[in-house]
This record gives sequence, C-alpha cells and structure tokens, in this order.
Amino acid sequence: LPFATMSSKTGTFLLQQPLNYRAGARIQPVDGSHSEEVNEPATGRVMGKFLFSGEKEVDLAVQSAKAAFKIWSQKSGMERSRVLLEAARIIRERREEIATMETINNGKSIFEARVDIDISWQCLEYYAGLAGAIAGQHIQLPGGSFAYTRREALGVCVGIGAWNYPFQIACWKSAPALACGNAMIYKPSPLTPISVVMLAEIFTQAGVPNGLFNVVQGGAATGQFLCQHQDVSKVSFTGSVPTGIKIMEMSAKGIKPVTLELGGKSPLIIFSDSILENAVNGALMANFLTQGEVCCNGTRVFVQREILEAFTKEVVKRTQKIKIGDPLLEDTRMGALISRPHLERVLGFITQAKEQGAKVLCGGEPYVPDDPKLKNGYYMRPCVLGDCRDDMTCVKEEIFGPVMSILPFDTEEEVLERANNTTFGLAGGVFTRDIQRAHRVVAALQAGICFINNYNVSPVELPFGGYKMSGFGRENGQAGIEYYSQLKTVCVEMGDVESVF
Ligand SMILES: NC(=O)c1ccc[n+]([C@@H]2O[C@H](COP(=O)([O-])OP(=O)(O)OC[C@H]3O[C@@H](n4cnc5c(N)ncnc54)[C@H](O)[C@@H]3O)[C@@H](O)[C@H]2O)c1
Ligand SMILES: C[N+](C)(C)CCCC=O
Repeated sequence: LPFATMSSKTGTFLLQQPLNYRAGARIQPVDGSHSEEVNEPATGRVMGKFLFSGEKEVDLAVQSAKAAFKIWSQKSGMERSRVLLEAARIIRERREEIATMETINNGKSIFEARVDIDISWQCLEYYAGLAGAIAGQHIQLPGGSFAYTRREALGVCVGIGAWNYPFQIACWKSAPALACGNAMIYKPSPLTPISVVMLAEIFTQAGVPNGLFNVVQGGAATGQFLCQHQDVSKVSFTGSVPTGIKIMEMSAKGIKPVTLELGGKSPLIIFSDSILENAVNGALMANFLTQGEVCCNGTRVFVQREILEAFTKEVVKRTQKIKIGDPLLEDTRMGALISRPHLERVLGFITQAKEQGAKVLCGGEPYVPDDPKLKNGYYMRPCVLGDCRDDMTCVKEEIFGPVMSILPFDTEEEVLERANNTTFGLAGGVFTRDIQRAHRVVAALQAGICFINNYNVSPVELPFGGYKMSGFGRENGQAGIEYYSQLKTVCVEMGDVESVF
C-alpha cells in the first residue's frame, strides 16, 4: 500500500488504517483497552488515534507467531536468507515512502530518515548473508563416538522499541531474530506506532509465513503482557534504564533471556593534537543527530585545555548554523523533538544547568519557525553549554535532546577517570593523532562501542550494545546471532554402554 506518498507534506497526513498487525494483515485489536492520539511533532497536530492492545490480543499475537514459528524454524538458512533479501529489496524500493513516514511521525529530518532506512535494509541484507552460515560444531570423542552442536532458534521473541529510531530498531531486532528461525512480536513506542506496520507488510510481501512478524500497539501494560506471556522465549528491549530494570525483573520470573539496549551519557575525549575540523565535526555528529535524541550520543565533550577556546568557538559557530525547521524540507538538518513534554524536559535541564553555574554558549531556547503551520511544533535551538563541571545534573544525566556539555581537562589519566565516572557505559569516543594513545584510551573506556576519530557511524557489521547500566547483549554484527539462538549439544555413542551399576 502506498502510505506516505499519498500525503507527503508536513501537516497533511491522516492516520486511516489499523496499526496492529497479526497473521499477515492489519487488524484492530480484539480487546483494545483504550485509544491514544498520535501526534506529528513538526506541527503538534493530531494525525489520528489508535488502540492499545489488551491481554487477549497479545495472546492471539503469540498464538499466531507460534504457528508461524513451526513453519519458519524448519526452513534452511538459505531459504530464510532469500526471504530476508527480498524484504531488504522492497525496503530499498520503498525507501522514500518509509523515510517520509518516519519523518512525519518522529520529527527528524528527511535527510536523516533516509539514512535510517538505508541502515535498516542493510541490516536485513547482512543477516540474510549470515543465515546460511548458522551452524554447529562436530566434536570427536574416544572410540569413534562423537558429539555435535546445533544452533537452534529460541521460539517466539518479543521486541519492544523506543521512539527515536522506530523503523531501524525494529529491523535491528527482527533481522537477526528471523535469520535464526524465530518468530517476533514487536511493540513500538506509542509515540511512533506507524512505520513498523509497514515493515510487517513488507515481511509478508517478501514471503514470511503469516504470523511470523506481528505488531501489537500499546504502552507499559501491553509490554507487560508480552514479557509475562508463558509462550514468549525472549525479550529484546530498547529504551530507558528504569524500564529496562522492569523488563529484566519480569523476564527473570520466566527465566527468559533478555537483550537490553538502554540509555547513556557517553564521553567524547578531544586531545589537543586532534585535527580541529574533524574533532568539531565529530562533536556535532555525537550530539545533534535526531535532535540529540540518540542513546549513544557523546554528550560529555572533554576538551584538552590547550584547544578549549579554539574548539568551543568553532563548535558554537557551527551549531548556530544548523538549519532547524520543517523536517520534510531537503535542507533542514534539525527537525522537531518527539513531544511537548519531552521538549519541556530538555529545556528544564538547561534551566537547571544555568542555575548550577553552566554558561549557555548558544541555543537552548524554544524555536518557532516562520512557517505558520509549524508554530505548534516541538522545536528548540541546539545548545552548547560551557563552564560545565562533572557534578552538574546536565553532565550526569541523560538529557536526550540537543544539548552538548563541554568539560575541560588536562591529562589523559585525569580524563579517563572522569569519563568512566558514570553508571552508564554505552559508547565513548576519542580524537587524537597519537595512535598509541587512541588505542590506550579506548581500551580503558568502560563502554560497549568506542569510536576513534569519528562518532556515531554505525555499519551493521559492528556489534552494538552497552556496558554497565547501559545494558547487555548485542545487536548487529555476528554477535547478534548469539542473542537470538540457543546451543544444543548432541552426544552420540558408537560403542556399547558401560554401566557403573
Ligand atoms: N541503547 C540503545 O540502543 C537505545 C536506542 C534508542 C533509545 N534508547 C534509550 O531509550 C530511551 C528513550 O526511549 P523511550 O522514552 O521510548 O524509553 P521507555 O523506556 O520509556 O520506553 C521504551 C519502550 O518500552 C515500553 N514500556 C514502557 N514501560 C514498560 C513496561 N513496564 N513493560 C514493558 N514495556 C514498557 C514503551 O511503551 C516503549 O515501547 C532513552 O533512555 C534512550 O537512551 C536506547
Ligand atoms: C544509528 N545511530 C546513530 C548509531 C543510533 C543508534 C540507535 C540509538 O539510539
């Protein structure tokens, strides 16, 4: 179905179709508990309403996924690979339509949304490539006996996603899950319910059995029904630390494996020998993609004192030039934040930072575009904070908005101590021309994904995930296979059985 193309101008899209997907079709949930509005962040307009799913609908989705799992898990890796490749091809073909929908529902610029959709189909292609290579081992034992291992699917997996990368997060979870032979039920964030249903339609069109990828819409209660369902074998969650803790507690009751992709407050360390232009570009990429609503952002920017002034001046100049506005316009580089309460929360962090002694070097206030249809959108000017200290709230807590905190440092030893002084551990970065120092620094960083002389690039071949309270498990890369499969050992006796009894 053409979706966004029928109405691809900001302020015009209307939600007309059901957003649950079960057994190969869009449906209304059988026990929709209540309906919620879905907003367009760029305009603040209500685009329509959708129903939150109750326990019965969750159970129907699980039963339908179980039936599809029986078929899909019996297919060879190569057979699954062909279907995933076809899904990747359809996403490529519908790239503009999906990116437009993502922009309308999330508020990020169309420029960025296209990149998200590219990473999404690349993820499907990558796991299609691995599907045929999923294999066990043969182990020789004495007397001609032997053993072998089988890497088997887990069953019905649940994916629960955040609102910042709605389509991409669904692909990062479903591609390895399906490649390994699992079924998946996906629950997107209620703030961004739309694009994942397009993914479900694409999987059906590509040839997955009906029910293999179902979508249930809802919030915390729906998520809980999913996590607590006895026929669910695994939960993969992307979201905040407090919700991650709840997911882990619920999964513990059923001894269900979990993958937790949680928040961060990552350090970006810029040494004085860096190429200044690259370091500035890196800091912008580390802070302002998707209006700063990125889990792995390097929001604590540690700058060696010798270049503090030059770096800060350039970062501020470049930040002030970021084009904010209608996210569907080609030259927009920063769109609208996800919601009014979230915008107010981010602005609240800036007020508090000022109270605690930080200096606003640029931005940090609401932005009202000239275009009248955007006047109720959730925009703000990206902010750079100077005079920051490690004990300030803006430096300690995840803001999840376009706010960069600059922190001076003097020595490598000092900055590493400060960089690791956080309960988070998702990402980290270093800019330097000294290669020994670069590798020494990333080896010492307590973070799951580290960047040397760049930031926030994410080829799907690379495992992604956190240390410490940023979670565990990995998405993407070969490592992703381990988190959607289980190992069976088969021991084969070729001789007679000797009994000790
Ligand atoms: N590490 C990563 O890969 C990654 C990626 C994107 C976002 N994030 C993190 O996500 C957070 C922002 O996203 P958010 O505001 O959507 O997070 P959130 O934790 O509020 O919600 C995430 C998802 O969990 C669901 N949920 C909420 N309560 C639940 C419960 N009790 N049981 C089951 N499901 C429940 C929500 O409906 C949503 O789908 C940030 O902290 C960000 O860093 C992490
Ligand atoms: C694609 N990025 C920019 C690495 C973001 C990954 C998802 C985190 O929120």
